[in-house]
Amino acid sequence: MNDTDTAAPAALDLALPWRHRFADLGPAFFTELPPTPLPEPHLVSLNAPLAQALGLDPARLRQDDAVRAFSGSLPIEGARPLATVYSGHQFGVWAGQLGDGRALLLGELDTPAGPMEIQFKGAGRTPYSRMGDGRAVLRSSIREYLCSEAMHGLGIPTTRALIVTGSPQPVIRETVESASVVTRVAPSFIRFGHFEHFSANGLADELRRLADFVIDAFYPGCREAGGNPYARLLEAVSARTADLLAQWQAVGFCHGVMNTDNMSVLGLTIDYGPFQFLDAFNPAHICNHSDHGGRYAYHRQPNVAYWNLFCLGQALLPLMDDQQQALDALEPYKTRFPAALTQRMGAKLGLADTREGDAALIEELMQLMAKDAVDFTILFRRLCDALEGAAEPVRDLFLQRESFDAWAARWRERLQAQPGFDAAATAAAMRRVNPRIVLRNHLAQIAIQRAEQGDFGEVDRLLKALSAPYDERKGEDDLAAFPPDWAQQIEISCSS
Ligand SMILES: Nc1ncnc2c1ncn2[C@@H]1O[C@H](COP(=O)(O)OP(=O)(O)OP(=O)(O)O)[C@@H](O)[C@H]1O
Ligand SMILES: [Mg+2]
Repeated sequence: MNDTDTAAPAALDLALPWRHRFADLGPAFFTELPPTPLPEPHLVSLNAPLAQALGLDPARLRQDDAVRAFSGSLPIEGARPLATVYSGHQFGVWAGQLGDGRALLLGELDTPAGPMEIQFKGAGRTPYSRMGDGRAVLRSSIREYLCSEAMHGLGIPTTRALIVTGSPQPVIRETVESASVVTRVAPSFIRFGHFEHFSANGLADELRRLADFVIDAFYPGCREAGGNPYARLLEAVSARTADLLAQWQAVGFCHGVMNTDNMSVLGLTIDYGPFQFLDAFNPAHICNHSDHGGRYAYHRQPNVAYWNLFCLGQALLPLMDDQQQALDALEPYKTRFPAALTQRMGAKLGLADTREGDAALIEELMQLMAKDAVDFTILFRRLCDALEGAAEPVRDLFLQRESFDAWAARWRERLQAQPGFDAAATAAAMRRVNPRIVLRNHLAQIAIQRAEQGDFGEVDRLLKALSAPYDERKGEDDLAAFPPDWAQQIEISCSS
């Protein structure tokens, strides 16, 4: 027997069908490098339904060698880890070169759910890490893991997370925390900032190659539509972004760092840093403690998305005939976003279609909610119950009850004007678009505190509840309840 017979395998072989289409773009787009191993890795949580959807065996992923591999400590056969380069505007200011300072793309898998890229976040320093340590802390990995699943459960386009691993390795943030790696999954992790990078550096060939890749892989219709395909691409990304923003707003979701490097060209929610699902409704709410000017306040997000799309348009200009082409491609956002929002908010109120006056009806409710700081999620859920006779609980959410009564009377009138209106059927339809459970800050906080003590049960419980947020299940009343008073003291910053 020689040494190699007894040695542990040098890589985890899951016999996966890897492809490397992003790597095929060429070396200008990335730097290849292995993850930096973490000592004594352990499993924090595995998203078994996602594993299954990807054609992976959850039991296999729980084994020791898989846990080592998904913490960066053992190579994965066929993977080709690389950090991509991108640039971007941060808080409205050109930040120059960024890049995956702590994310590594392993490659792409052909899965039953279609081609999916697999990425580590927190797997060590890269050439783009700047001053950072390349790590992610357990706290932020759990937030990303849970919230991306919450978004998916809500039906909102998002990157997802397959597995979180942890390690006792200390990581310095405001306090000493511990290191963690979250493995994310998405059809593509390409951001607006990837385009900005090649455009700003005058790399026209690379810019075109990237745009052609995105069109061929994800937006083939842009070539078939006629005209300039890159203008069509901008239009298509704008449409997806408009829909995404409408979906965020309609569940009271606030993205904390809408920099152009955190905007997906596929219209996915990406970068779960300082996000928040609103508790008490305040349209000017700022969920990122580091956002002193409130640039990313909840009510500013639709305009910020347009500003970001404008940056993408500017980046794509070298591929277009003139500036007007880009402006024309951006124009539909201005009507698509409000229409999408009215449609979604209308559905939350049980409206089967959009009629004149609906936007005003919605706006008035939002104003009443803001005045009385009404809980966003509970309000809409109680409106469902109100249709079935339980009128008091929703009314009790307001201080100015007469104002609410007047609004509710108009709402009922509008509903009753719908052909064949049926209160029970409408309430059921409303419950399919008004979640009972969202990842409130305090829920994440409780799961994180327990995880930091080595108990991952609450992470798993939340993951399950958030994956079906519209359903009413026993034993989950605490997840659907009002936030405790201490929730207001939680400060979420960029530190992650
Ligand atoms: N601890 C860190 N070490 C190295 N680079 C980092 C670190 N934290 C953030 N960065 C990099 O700084 C830039 C801005 O950070 P930002 O908070 O937007 O992203 P992120 O949370 O790391 O990740 P992502 O957008 O990939 O979800 C990104 O390019 C990111 O890779
Ligand atoms: Mg980011």
